Amino acid sequence: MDVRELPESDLDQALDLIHLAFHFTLPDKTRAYHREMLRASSRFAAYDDGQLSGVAGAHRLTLSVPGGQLPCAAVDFVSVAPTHRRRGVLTSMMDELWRRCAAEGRPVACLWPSESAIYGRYGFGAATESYRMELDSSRPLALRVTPDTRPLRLLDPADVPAVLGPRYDATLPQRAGRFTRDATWWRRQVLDLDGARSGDDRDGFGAARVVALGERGEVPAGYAVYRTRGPGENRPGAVRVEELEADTAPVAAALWSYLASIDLTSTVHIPARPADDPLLHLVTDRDQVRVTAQEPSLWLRLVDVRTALTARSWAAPVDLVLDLRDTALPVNAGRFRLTTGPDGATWLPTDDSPDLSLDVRELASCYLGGTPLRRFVQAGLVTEHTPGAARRLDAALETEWLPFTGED
Ligand SMILES: CC(=O)SCCNC(=O)CCNC(=O)[C@H](O)C(C)(C)COP(=O)(O)OP(=O)(O)OC[C@H]1O[C@@H](n2cnc3c(N)ncnc32)[C@H](O)[C@@H]1OP(=O)(O)O
Repeated sequence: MDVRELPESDLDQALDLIHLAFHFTLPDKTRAYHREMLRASSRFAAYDDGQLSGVAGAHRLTLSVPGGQLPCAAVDFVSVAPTHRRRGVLTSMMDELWRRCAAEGRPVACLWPSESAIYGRYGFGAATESYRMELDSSRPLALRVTPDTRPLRLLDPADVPAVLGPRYDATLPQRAGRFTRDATWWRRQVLDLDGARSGDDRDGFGAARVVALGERGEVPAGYAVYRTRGPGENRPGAVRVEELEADTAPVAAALWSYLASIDLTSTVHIPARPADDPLLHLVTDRDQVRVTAQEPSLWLRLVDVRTALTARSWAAPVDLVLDLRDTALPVNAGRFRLTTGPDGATWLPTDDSPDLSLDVRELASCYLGGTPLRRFVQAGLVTEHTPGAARRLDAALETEWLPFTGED
Protein backbone atom coordinates (compact mmCIF):
# COMPACT_ATOMS: atom_id res chain seq x y z
CA MET A 1 0.00 0.00 0.00
CA ASP A 2 1.45 3.28 -1.15
CA VAL A 3 0.37 6.23 1.05
CA ARG A 4 1.14 9.67 -0.33
CA GLU A 5 -0.15 13.20 -0.91
CA LEU A 6 -3.59 13.26 -2.54
CA PRO A 7 -3.05 15.27 -5.72
CA GLU A 8 -5.58 17.91 -6.81
CA SER A 9 -6.31 15.76 -9.87
CA ASP A 10 -7.66 12.96 -7.60
CA LEU A 11 -9.88 15.18 -5.43
CA ASP A 12 -13.12 14.21 -7.14
CA GLN A 13 -12.29 10.52 -7.05
CA ALA A 14 -11.45 10.91 -3.34
CA LEU A 15 -14.80 12.63 -2.71
CA ASP A 16 -16.59 9.76 -4.44
CA LEU A 17 -14.80 7.36 -2.11
CA ILE A 18 -15.63 9.44 1.00
CA HIS A 19 -19.30 9.65 0.05
CA LEU A 20 -19.35 5.92 -0.69
CA ALA A 21 -17.77 5.05 2.68
CA PHE A 22 -20.11 7.37 4.62
CA HIS A 23 -23.25 6.44 2.60
CA PHE A 24 -23.77 10.07 1.58
CA THR A 25 -25.88 11.34 -1.28
CA LEU A 26 -25.35 15.07 -1.12
CA PRO A 27 -26.50 18.18 -2.94
CA ASP A 28 -23.94 19.84 -5.23
CA LYS A 29 -23.26 22.72 -2.83
CA THR A 30 -22.35 20.31 -0.01
CA ARG A 31 -20.11 18.31 -2.32
CA ALA A 32 -18.40 21.56 -3.35
CA TYR A 33 -18.03 22.47 0.33
CA HIS A 34 -16.45 19.08 1.14
CA ARG A 35 -14.16 19.44 -1.87
CA GLU A 36 -12.94 22.80 -0.66
CA MET A 37 -12.42 21.52 2.90
CA LEU A 38 -10.49 18.48 1.66
CA ARG A 39 -8.42 20.55 -0.78
CA ALA A 40 -7.41 22.98 1.98
CA SER A 41 -6.49 20.19 4.43
CA SER A 42 -3.29 18.22 4.82
CA ARG A 43 -4.61 15.45 2.54
CA PHE A 44 -3.26 12.04 1.73
CA ALA A 45 -4.40 8.81 0.16
CA ALA A 46 -3.58 5.13 -0.04
CA TYR A 47 -3.10 3.59 -3.48
CA ASP A 48 -3.16 -0.11 -4.24
CA ASP A 49 -1.42 -0.73 -7.53
CA GLY A 50 -2.29 2.84 -8.53
CA GLN A 51 -5.94 2.51 -7.48
CA LEU A 52 -7.23 4.97 -4.86
CA SER A 53 -8.28 2.79 -1.91
CA GLY A 54 -8.17 5.09 1.09
CA VAL A 55 -8.24 8.80 1.84
CA ALA A 56 -7.84 11.10 4.86
CA GLY A 57 -7.30 14.78 5.53
CA ALA A 58 -6.32 16.84 8.55
CA HIS A 59 -7.58 20.40 9.00
CA ARG A 60 -4.83 22.66 10.26
CA LEU A 61 -6.49 24.07 13.38
CA THR A 62 -5.36 25.59 16.67
CA LEU A 63 -6.70 23.95 19.82
CA SER A 64 -7.06 25.66 23.19
CA VAL A 65 -5.32 23.72 25.97
CA PRO A 66 -5.05 24.74 29.64
CA GLY A 67 -3.07 27.96 29.68
CA GLY A 68 -2.40 28.13 25.95
CA GLN A 69 -3.01 26.95 22.41
CA LEU A 70 -1.43 24.25 20.27
CA PRO A 71 -1.29 23.59 16.52
CA CYS A 72 -3.54 20.59 15.97
CA ALA A 73 -4.21 18.15 13.13
CA ALA A 74 -8.01 17.75 13.08
CA VAL A 75 -8.47 14.46 11.28
CA ASP A 76 -11.43 14.15 8.94
CA PHE A 77 -12.68 12.35 5.81
CA VAL A 78 -11.13 9.01 6.85
CA SER A 79 -12.46 6.51 4.31
CA VAL A 80 -11.34 3.12 3.04
CA ALA A 81 -12.88 1.47 -0.03
CA PRO A 82 -15.25 -1.35 0.94
CA THR A 83 -13.15 -3.64 -1.28
CA HIS A 84 -10.04 -2.88 0.81
CA ARG A 85 -11.33 -2.85 4.40
CA ARG A 86 -9.47 -4.61 7.22
CA ARG A 87 -6.24 -4.89 5.28
CA GLY A 88 -4.35 -2.24 7.26
CA VAL A 89 -5.13 0.76 5.01
CA LEU A 90 -6.23 2.94 7.96
CA THR A 91 -3.16 1.90 9.96
CA SER A 92 -0.89 2.93 7.06
CA MET A 93 -2.71 6.27 6.81
CA MET A 94 -2.28 6.87 10.56
CA ASP A 95 1.48 6.37 10.14
CA GLU A 96 1.37 9.06 7.45
CA LEU A 97 -0.56 11.31 9.86
CA TRP A 98 2.21 11.04 12.49
CA ARG A 99 4.82 11.92 9.86
CA ARG A 100 2.83 14.97 8.82
CA CYS A 101 2.26 16.10 12.41
CA ALA A 102 6.03 15.98 12.99
CA ALA A 103 6.78 17.78 9.71
CA GLU A 104 4.17 20.50 10.32
CA GLY A 105 4.95 20.96 14.04
CA ARG A 106 1.57 19.73 15.31
CA PRO A 107 2.06 18.09 18.71
CA VAL A 108 -1.58 17.03 18.98
CA ALA A 109 -4.17 15.48 16.67
CA CYS A 110 -7.89 15.21 17.25
CA LEU A 111 -11.03 13.80 15.68
CA TRP A 112 -14.67 12.82 16.12
CA PRO A 113 -14.83 9.09 15.43
CA SER A 114 -17.67 7.65 13.40
CA GLU A 115 -17.42 4.67 15.77
CA SER A 116 -15.78 4.81 19.20
CA ALA A 117 -14.06 1.42 18.78
CA ILE A 118 -11.75 2.57 15.98
CA TYR A 119 -9.18 5.05 17.28
CA GLY A 120 -8.13 3.98 20.80
CA ARG A 121 -5.62 1.57 19.21
CA TYR A 122 -3.86 4.56 17.68
CA GLY A 123 -3.53 6.35 21.04
CA PHE A 124 -6.57 8.63 20.79
CA GLY A 125 -8.55 9.10 24.01
CA ALA A 126 -11.91 10.80 24.56
CA ALA A 127 -10.82 14.17 26.00
CA THR A 128 -14.00 16.23 26.18
CA GLU A 129 -17.52 15.24 27.08
CA SER A 130 -20.80 16.84 26.20
CA TYR A 131 -24.32 16.73 27.55
CA ARG A 132 -27.34 16.68 25.29
CA MET A 133 -30.21 18.41 27.08
CA GLU A 134 -33.84 19.28 26.60
CA LEU A 135 -35.61 22.16 28.30
CA ASP A 136 -39.38 22.10 28.75
CA SER A 137 -40.42 25.59 27.68
CA SER A 138 -44.17 24.86 27.62
CA ARG A 139 -44.20 26.68 30.98
CA PRO A 140 -42.24 29.76 32.07
CA LEU A 141 -38.59 29.09 32.90
CA ALA A 142 -38.09 29.70 36.62
CA LEU A 143 -34.52 30.52 37.60
CA ARG A 144 -32.73 30.96 40.93
CA VAL A 145 -30.66 33.86 39.63
CA THR A 146 -32.08 37.20 38.48
CA PRO A 147 -31.43 37.66 34.76
CA ASP A 148 -29.16 40.50 33.61
CA THR A 149 -31.43 43.34 32.49
CA ARG A 150 -29.22 44.79 29.75
CA PRO A 151 -30.83 44.73 26.29
CA LEU A 152 -30.90 41.73 23.99
CA ARG A 153 -30.54 42.27 20.26
CA LEU A 154 -30.56 40.06 17.20
CA LEU A 155 -27.37 40.38 15.16
CA ASP A 156 -27.21 40.47 11.40
CA PRO A 157 -25.38 37.18 10.58
CA ALA A 158 -23.04 39.11 8.29
CA ASP A 159 -21.81 41.09 11.34
CA VAL A 160 -21.36 38.08 13.59
CA PRO A 161 -17.66 37.30 12.90
CA ALA A 162 -16.66 40.91 13.63
CA VAL A 163 -18.94 41.36 16.67
CA LEU A 164 -18.58 37.93 18.28
CA GLY A 165 -15.12 36.87 17.07
CA PRO A 166 -13.23 38.74 19.84
CA ARG A 167 -15.87 37.66 22.38
CA TYR A 168 -15.42 34.01 21.41
CA ASP A 169 -11.61 34.32 21.39
CA ALA A 170 -11.79 35.57 24.98
CA THR A 171 -13.35 32.23 26.02
CA LEU A 172 -10.41 30.19 24.71
CA PRO A 173 -8.16 30.51 27.79
CA GLN A 174 -11.16 29.73 29.99
CA ARG A 175 -12.13 26.44 28.41
CA ALA A 176 -9.76 23.97 26.78
CA GLY A 177 -10.90 21.89 23.82
CA ARG A 178 -11.94 24.73 21.49
CA PHE A 179 -10.63 25.83 18.12
CA THR A 180 -9.61 29.29 17.04
CA ARG A 181 -11.92 30.63 14.31
CA ASP A 182 -11.56 33.01 11.41
CA ALA A 183 -14.45 34.80 9.69
CA THR A 184 -14.86 31.98 7.14
CA TRP A 185 -15.09 29.40 9.90
CA TRP A 186 -17.82 31.46 11.59
CA ARG A 187 -19.78 31.85 8.37
CA ARG A 188 -19.51 28.31 7.07
CA GLN A 189 -19.01 26.06 10.09
CA VAL A 190 -20.81 27.85 12.88
CA LEU A 191 -23.61 29.71 11.10
CA ASP A 192 -23.77 27.59 7.90
CA LEU A 193 -25.06 30.71 6.14
CA ASP A 194 -25.36 29.17 2.67
CA GLY A 195 -26.63 25.78 3.94
CA ALA A 196 -23.63 24.06 2.33
CA ARG A 197 -22.43 22.33 5.49
CA SER A 198 -25.81 20.84 6.39
CA GLY A 199 -26.99 20.45 2.80
CA ASP A 200 -30.14 22.27 4.01
CA ASP A 201 -30.99 19.12 5.97
CA ARG A 202 -31.75 20.71 9.32
CA ASP A 203 -34.72 18.63 10.41
CA GLY A 204 -37.11 21.51 9.79
CA PHE A 205 -35.06 24.10 11.67
CA GLY A 206 -34.52 27.40 9.87
CA ALA A 207 -31.57 29.73 9.42
CA ALA A 208 -29.18 30.50 12.27
CA ARG A 209 -30.25 33.39 14.50
CA VAL A 210 -27.85 35.09 16.84
CA VAL A 211 -28.95 36.97 19.94
CA ALA A 212 -26.46 39.04 21.93
CA LEU A 213 -26.73 40.69 25.33
CA GLY A 214 -25.23 44.09 26.11
CA GLU A 215 -25.30 47.74 25.21
CA ARG A 216 -24.83 48.60 21.54
CA GLY A 217 -21.19 49.33 20.76
CA GLU A 218 -19.94 47.18 23.67
CA VAL A 219 -18.48 43.68 23.39
CA PRO A 220 -21.51 41.48 24.15
CA ALA A 221 -21.55 39.98 27.64
CA GLY A 222 -23.08 36.86 26.15
CA TYR A 223 -24.70 35.45 23.03
CA ALA A 224 -26.55 32.44 21.70
CA VAL A 225 -26.63 30.89 18.23
CA TYR A 226 -29.95 29.14 17.69
CA ARG A 227 -32.49 27.98 15.12
CA THR A 228 -36.25 27.61 15.39
CA ARG A 229 -38.92 25.29 13.98
CA GLY A 230 -42.62 26.19 14.09
CA PRO A 231 -45.25 23.72 15.34
CA GLY A 232 -46.07 20.87 12.95
CA GLU A 233 -48.79 18.23 12.79
CA ASN A 234 -47.11 15.80 15.17
CA ARG A 235 -44.51 17.89 16.85
CA PRO A 236 -44.40 21.06 18.92
CA GLY A 237 -42.52 24.17 17.86
CA ALA A 238 -38.93 24.06 19.07
CA VAL A 239 -35.74 26.03 19.52
CA ARG A 240 -32.33 24.43 18.96
CA VAL A 241 -29.42 26.09 20.76
CA GLU A 242 -26.15 25.54 18.92
CA GLU A 243 -23.85 27.75 20.98
CA LEU A 244 -24.24 29.87 24.10
CA GLU A 245 -21.60 31.89 25.89
CA ALA A 246 -22.15 34.07 28.94
CA ASP A 247 -19.74 36.08 31.06
CA THR A 248 -21.78 35.62 34.24
CA ALA A 249 -24.65 33.55 35.61
CA PRO A 250 -27.14 36.49 35.28
CA VAL A 251 -26.16 36.83 31.59
CA ALA A 252 -26.73 33.08 31.10
CA ALA A 253 -30.07 33.43 32.91
CA ALA A 254 -31.15 36.23 30.54
CA LEU A 255 -30.19 34.23 27.44
CA TRP A 256 -31.88 31.01 28.59
CA SER A 257 -35.01 32.98 29.58
CA TYR A 258 -35.13 34.48 26.09
CA LEU A 259 -34.65 31.10 24.38
CA ALA A 260 -37.32 29.47 26.56
CA SER A 261 -39.92 32.12 25.81
CA ILE A 262 -39.96 32.32 22.01
CA ASP A 263 -43.55 32.29 20.77
CA LEU A 264 -44.94 29.16 19.08
CA THR A 265 -42.26 26.95 20.64
CA SER A 266 -42.50 24.72 23.70
CA THR A 267 -39.22 22.78 23.74
CA VAL A 268 -35.59 23.85 23.67
CA HIS A 269 -33.24 21.24 22.19
CA ILE A 270 -29.68 21.65 23.38
CA PRO A 271 -27.49 19.20 21.45
CA ALA A 272 -24.16 19.85 23.17
CA ARG A 273 -23.27 21.63 26.40
CA PRO A 274 -20.39 21.23 28.82
CA ALA A 275 -20.98 18.83 31.69
CA ASP A 276 -20.50 21.74 34.12
CA ASP A 277 -23.04 24.02 32.42
CA PRO A 278 -24.43 26.34 35.12
CA LEU A 279 -27.92 25.97 33.59
CA LEU A 280 -28.34 22.73 35.53
CA HIS A 281 -28.03 24.69 38.78
CA LEU A 282 -29.75 27.87 37.65
CA VAL A 283 -33.15 26.28 37.17
CA THR A 284 -35.57 26.41 40.08
CA ASP A 285 -37.18 23.16 38.99
CA ARG A 286 -34.39 20.76 37.96
CA ASP A 287 -37.02 18.60 36.25
CA GLN A 288 -37.48 21.36 33.68
CA VAL A 289 -34.13 20.43 32.10
CA ARG A 290 -33.38 16.83 31.21
CA VAL A 291 -29.92 15.51 30.34
CA THR A 292 -30.87 13.11 27.54
CA ALA A 293 -27.35 11.90 26.65
CA GLN A 294 -23.84 12.16 27.96
CA GLU A 295 -21.28 11.48 25.25
CA PRO A 296 -17.60 11.87 24.43
CA SER A 297 -16.99 14.56 21.82
CA LEU A 298 -13.38 15.42 20.98
CA TRP A 299 -10.89 12.55 20.83
CA LEU A 300 -7.31 13.65 21.34
CA ARG A 301 -3.90 12.18 20.46
CA LEU A 302 -0.72 13.45 22.07
CA VAL A 303 1.54 12.97 19.06
CA ASP A 304 4.52 14.67 20.70
CA VAL A 305 4.00 13.98 24.39
CA ARG A 306 6.86 16.14 25.65
CA THR A 307 5.74 19.23 23.71
CA ALA A 308 2.12 18.74 24.71
CA LEU A 309 2.87 18.30 28.43
CA THR A 310 5.29 21.20 28.61
CA ALA A 311 2.92 23.53 26.69
CA ARG A 312 0.02 23.42 29.14
CA SER A 313 -0.27 25.11 32.52
CA TRP A 314 -0.59 23.11 35.72
CA ALA A 315 -2.81 23.75 38.73
CA ALA A 316 -0.47 22.22 41.35
CA PRO A 317 3.13 21.09 41.69
CA VAL A 318 3.89 17.37 41.22
CA ASP A 319 7.03 15.31 40.88
CA LEU A 320 6.08 11.86 39.60
CA VAL A 321 7.60 9.13 37.44
CA LEU A 322 5.29 7.87 34.70
CA ASP A 323 5.86 4.69 32.73
CA LEU A 324 4.19 5.47 29.42
CA ARG A 325 3.08 2.92 26.80
CA ASP A 326 2.66 4.05 23.20
CA THR A 327 2.55 1.18 20.72
CA ALA A 328 1.57 3.30 17.69
CA LEU A 329 4.30 5.92 18.32
CA PRO A 330 7.06 4.20 20.36
CA VAL A 331 9.15 7.39 20.31
CA ASN A 332 6.90 8.65 23.14
CA ALA A 333 7.17 5.48 25.23
CA GLY A 334 9.35 4.96 28.28
CA ARG A 335 9.83 6.11 31.83
CA PHE A 336 9.73 9.87 32.41
CA ARG A 337 9.77 12.19 35.39
CA LEU A 338 7.01 14.80 35.21
CA THR A 339 7.77 17.86 37.30
CA THR A 340 5.20 20.64 37.30
CA GLY A 341 5.12 24.06 38.89
CA PRO A 342 3.80 27.57 38.35
CA ASP A 343 6.31 28.10 35.52
CA GLY A 344 5.32 24.99 33.55
CA ALA A 345 6.59 21.43 33.43
CA THR A 346 9.53 19.24 32.51
CA TRP A 347 9.29 15.71 31.13
CA LEU A 348 12.66 14.00 31.37
CA PRO A 349 13.74 10.37 30.85
CA THR A 350 14.60 8.52 34.06
CA ASP A 351 15.47 5.05 35.36
CA ASP A 352 13.68 5.65 38.66
CA SER A 353 10.83 3.32 39.58
CA PRO A 354 7.43 4.52 38.34
CA ASP A 355 4.64 5.98 40.43
CA LEU A 356 2.11 5.30 37.65
CA SER A 357 2.02 3.07 34.54
CA LEU A 358 -0.37 4.15 31.81
CA ASP A 359 -1.10 4.19 28.11
CA VAL A 360 -0.81 7.36 26.04
CA ARG A 361 -4.52 7.00 25.31
CA GLU A 362 -5.43 7.54 28.98
CA LEU A 363 -2.98 10.44 29.25
CA ALA A 364 -4.78 12.08 26.30
CA SER A 365 -8.15 11.67 28.02
CA CYS A 366 -6.84 13.52 31.09
CA TYR A 367 -4.68 16.10 29.29
CA LEU A 368 -7.29 18.85 28.87
CA GLY A 369 -8.55 18.46 32.44
CA GLY A 370 -11.53 16.28 31.47
CA THR A 371 -11.66 12.78 32.94
CA PRO A 372 -9.64 12.44 36.16
CA LEU A 373 -6.87 9.83 35.95
CA ARG A 374 -8.29 8.21 39.10
CA ARG A 375 -11.25 6.97 37.04
CA PHE A 376 -8.84 4.92 34.93
CA VAL A 377 -7.08 3.57 38.02
CA GLN A 378 -10.50 2.51 39.32
CA ALA A 379 -11.25 0.92 35.93
CA GLY A 380 -8.01 -1.09 36.07
CA LEU A 381 -6.53 0.68 33.03
CA VAL A 382 -3.86 2.69 34.86
CA THR A 383 -1.61 1.13 37.53
CA GLU A 384 -0.87 3.20 40.59
CA HIS A 385 2.39 1.95 42.15
CA THR A 386 2.58 4.76 44.70
CA PRO A 387 -0.64 5.25 46.67
CA GLY A 388 -2.09 8.74 46.05
CA ALA A 389 -0.05 9.37 42.87
CA ALA A 390 -3.12 9.56 40.63
CA ARG A 391 -4.85 11.96 43.01
CA ARG A 392 -1.78 14.22 43.00
CA LEU A 393 -1.57 14.18 39.21
CA ASP A 394 -5.29 14.96 39.00
CA ALA A 395 -4.81 18.02 41.22
CA ALA A 396 -2.13 19.26 38.79
CA LEU A 397 -4.23 18.54 35.68
CA GLU A 398 -7.39 20.17 37.05
CA THR A 399 -8.89 23.21 35.31
CA GLU A 400 -11.43 25.73 36.61
CA TRP A 401 -13.90 24.83 33.84
CA LEU A 402 -14.20 21.43 32.21
CA PRO A 403 -12.90 21.20 28.64
CA PHE A 404 -15.62 21.33 26.01
CA THR A 405 -15.86 21.13 22.26
CA GLY A 406 -19.20 22.32 20.98
CA GLU A 407 -18.70 21.87 17.24
CA ASP A 408 -17.88 18.81 15.19
C1 LIG B 1 -12.22 11.05 11.89
C2 LIG B 1 -13.02 10.28 10.92
O1 LIG B 1 -13.01 10.59 9.76
S1 LIG B 1 -13.88 8.94 11.50
C3 LIG B 1 -14.45 8.12 10.07
C4 LIG B 1 -13.98 6.73 9.88
N1 LIG B 1 -14.55 6.25 8.62
C5 LIG B 1 -15.71 5.57 8.49
O2 LIG B 1 -16.37 5.23 9.46
C6 LIG B 1 -16.14 5.27 7.08
C7 LIG B 1 -16.44 3.78 6.86
N2 LIG B 1 -15.34 2.90 7.34
C8 LIG B 1 -14.14 2.86 6.73
O3 LIG B 1 -13.82 3.56 5.78
C9 LIG B 1 -13.13 1.86 7.29
O4 LIG B 1 -13.80 0.70 7.72
C10 LIG B 1 -12.29 2.40 8.47
C11 LIG B 1 -11.57 3.69 8.06
C12 LIG B 1 -13.14 2.68 9.71
C13 LIG B 1 -11.25 1.33 8.87
O5 LIG B 1 -10.32 1.16 7.82
P1 LIG B 1 -9.53 -0.22 7.58
O6 LIG B 1 -8.51 0.03 6.54
O7 LIG B 1 -10.49 -1.31 7.39
O8 LIG B 1 -8.80 -0.39 9.00
P2 LIG B 1 -7.52 -1.29 9.25
O9 LIG B 1 -7.57 -2.50 8.38
O10 LIG B 1 -6.27 -0.45 9.17
O11 LIG B 1 -7.82 -1.70 10.75
C14 LIG B 1 -6.90 -1.60 11.77
C15 LIG B 1 -7.50 -2.20 13.02
O12 LIG B 1 -8.68 -1.45 13.39
C16 LIG B 1 -9.80 -2.35 13.48
N3 LIG B 1 -10.96 -1.63 13.01
C17 LIG B 1 -11.09 -0.98 11.85
N4 LIG B 1 -12.32 -0.43 11.74
C18 LIG B 1 -12.98 -0.77 12.88
C19 LIG B 1 -14.29 -0.51 13.37
N5 LIG B 1 -15.16 0.19 12.64
N6 LIG B 1 -14.62 -0.99 14.58
C20 LIG B 1 -13.75 -1.70 15.30
N7 LIG B 1 -12.48 -1.98 14.88
C21 LIG B 1 -12.12 -1.52 13.69
C22 LIG B 1 -9.43 -3.50 12.59
O13 LIG B 1 -10.14 -4.67 12.94
C23 LIG B 1 -7.96 -3.62 12.84
O14 LIG B 1 -7.75 -4.29 14.07
P3 LIG B 1 -6.48 -5.25 14.32
O15 LIG B 1 -5.27 -4.37 14.11
O16 LIG B 1 -6.67 -5.72 15.72
O17 LIG B 1 -6.59 -6.29 13.27
